[in-house]
Amino acid sequence: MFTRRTFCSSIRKCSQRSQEEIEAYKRKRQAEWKRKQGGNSFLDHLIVTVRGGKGGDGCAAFHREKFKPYGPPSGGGGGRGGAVYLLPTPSLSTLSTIPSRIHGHNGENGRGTWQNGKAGEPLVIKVPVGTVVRELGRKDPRRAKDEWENEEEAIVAAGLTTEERVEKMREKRWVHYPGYGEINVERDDFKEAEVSMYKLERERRLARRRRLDSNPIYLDLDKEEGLENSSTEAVNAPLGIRQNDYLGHLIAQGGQGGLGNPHFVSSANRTPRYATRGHEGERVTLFLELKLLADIGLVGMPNAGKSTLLRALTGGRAKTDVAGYAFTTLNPVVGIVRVSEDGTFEGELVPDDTVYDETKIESRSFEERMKQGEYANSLTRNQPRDTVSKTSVDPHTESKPTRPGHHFDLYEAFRFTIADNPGLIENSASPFAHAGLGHSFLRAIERSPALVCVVDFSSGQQPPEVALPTENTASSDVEPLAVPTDAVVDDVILRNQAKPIDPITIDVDPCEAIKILKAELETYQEGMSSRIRMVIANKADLVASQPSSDSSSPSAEAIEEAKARLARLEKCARQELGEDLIVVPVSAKYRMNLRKVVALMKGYAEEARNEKMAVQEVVEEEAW
Ligand SMILES: Nc1nc2c(ncn2[C@@H]2O[C@H](COP(=O)(O)OP(=O)(O)OP(=O)(O)O)[C@@H](O)[C@H]2O)c(=O)[nH]1
Ligand SMILES: [Mg+2]
Repeated sequence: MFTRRTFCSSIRKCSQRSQEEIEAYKRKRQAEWKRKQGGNSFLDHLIVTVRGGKGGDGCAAFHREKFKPYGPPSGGGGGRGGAVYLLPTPSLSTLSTIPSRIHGHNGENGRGTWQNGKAGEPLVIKVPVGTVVRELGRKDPRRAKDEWENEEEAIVAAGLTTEERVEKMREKRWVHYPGYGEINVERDDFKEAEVSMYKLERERRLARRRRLDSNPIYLDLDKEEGLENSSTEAVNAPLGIRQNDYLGHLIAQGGQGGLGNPHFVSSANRTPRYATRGHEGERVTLFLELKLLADIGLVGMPNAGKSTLLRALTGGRAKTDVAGYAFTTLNPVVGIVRVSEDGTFEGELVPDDTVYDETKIESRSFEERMKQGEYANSLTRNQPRDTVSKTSVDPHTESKPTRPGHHFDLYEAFRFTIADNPGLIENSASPFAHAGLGHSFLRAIERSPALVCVVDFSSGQQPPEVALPTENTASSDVEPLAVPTDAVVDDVILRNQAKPIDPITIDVDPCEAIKILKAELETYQEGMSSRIRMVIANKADLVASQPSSDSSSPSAEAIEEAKARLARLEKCARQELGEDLIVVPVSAKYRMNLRKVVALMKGYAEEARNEKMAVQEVVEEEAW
């Protein structure tokens, strides 16, 4: 039982804990919770039941006027129910804003003196670009029942007799003039109208079924759409809607409005005292799948430095969390890399030398600087106006601006997108594994033409006491690092103080990591691992960083050992993933050797786009 004493003691304990500890604890709980969900809590797929708006009921009324006691029938018709449309928009990146039940706007009921009801407004549901929409077939148990199936089920469940059943169905379809319900149903003209109504209804039901069987909805919303994409816009736009509004793809039609009593005037009955109710809107069950459209997908084990790499390449614009424990990233994040003609990329121009070890610390320092008014006059919210670049300036980039942001617009020649993903571990998707976030997030990079493996190059070796980066690094490919700044020193101190807060310690040899990643990708989708084009050996700054006894630079043996490690990694990576695989040692945190990575990634993105264009040209030629 939760007694007063335990409550007080837990408060005391909480107040004794530092803010950092509480935050770390919270994040650990968050990752644990996500893990328990088996990776299913990220909304990249969703079943949505869509229902068009119901048509308004018709009205049974008679015109009344002074000196005209028996005016003609004057009930207005009901308004049509609003249809539901899907519109892809680039401003969304998850399906979590989409409700699982969508109901179009109902039409208004008709009124006396021939007033027709107003039609329901169309409902436009915005979905992220990259969503694939599939309609669930009739045999799929996840499909919601249509209006007729629902009615049937309710009648069977109630166990009604035939008369009661007829009565119930009539109630749902007819509106009677007050007090005339029983009289109407005895009339021949009503019976005739009822028969023709059921006939039409049956035809409608059959047509709906036929459409679902032969032509279910399938949409691949892979680009932003506007009026220019809609060839049918002028023809199909509902009345009363401005022609310059593009509504998107029609998913569910609204129900037809009911008929007013003037509709039933005949030579046999000049004063019909009945009208029909509006029809239910069309019901459709959709399966939405979000497949992000990133040119490059990053895969790797937890803590390999994928998020750090994304932040380094995008100059910190991609807001993905970085921290020294496994499963920091819980959902895929897409960032944009902007490259100029000479190969400089926007991320290079960031004034800080390192990517923060902890995004929490970064945001705290950002807040402090905001408070001090450093950003008050800046052109963008992220860059202070008077920051001077601390990065070593390359001769051919001297003309470039010293910081990213809109300054880079002039120089940008190419841009591509990268998706950072949560970490993959061995048997992630196994129901018996108590760790791992499953595989479901791989859906996000299913369509990425090139995948890049990020491995922790320093793992599997003895961790150095103080991992200060030095001028000599693991491979000749790695650019020398400038003198460590205060920020780097702070960072290293922080890293050495940091205690692992996650129970899962992942210290797998990089060769082993590649094997695991390949197996996991193949388990998710056969042939997916063949899309891996490059292996990034990250954290190269930690390899061979043990200073030799006489100087602060690493010993010759340490450098030889690091080179041998790299050769070993190259050999096993090529064995696993093919001979043309490229292995690049980098340090994402200290932004070393990233230009080479960007050049290669740019090449992959260009190649994929050219291929796509060639395919499109062939299709267009065939269509002609
Ligand atoms: N020394 C060093 N540390 C790095 C480097 N890259 C990343 N790190 C550190 O490694 C830790 C993990 O980095 P993340 O980028 O969060 O790793 P991740 O692969 O995204 O991890 P998950 O999101 O858990 O899958 C952080 O503390 C980083 O600062 C690097 O090149 N050198
Ligand atoms: Mg991450």
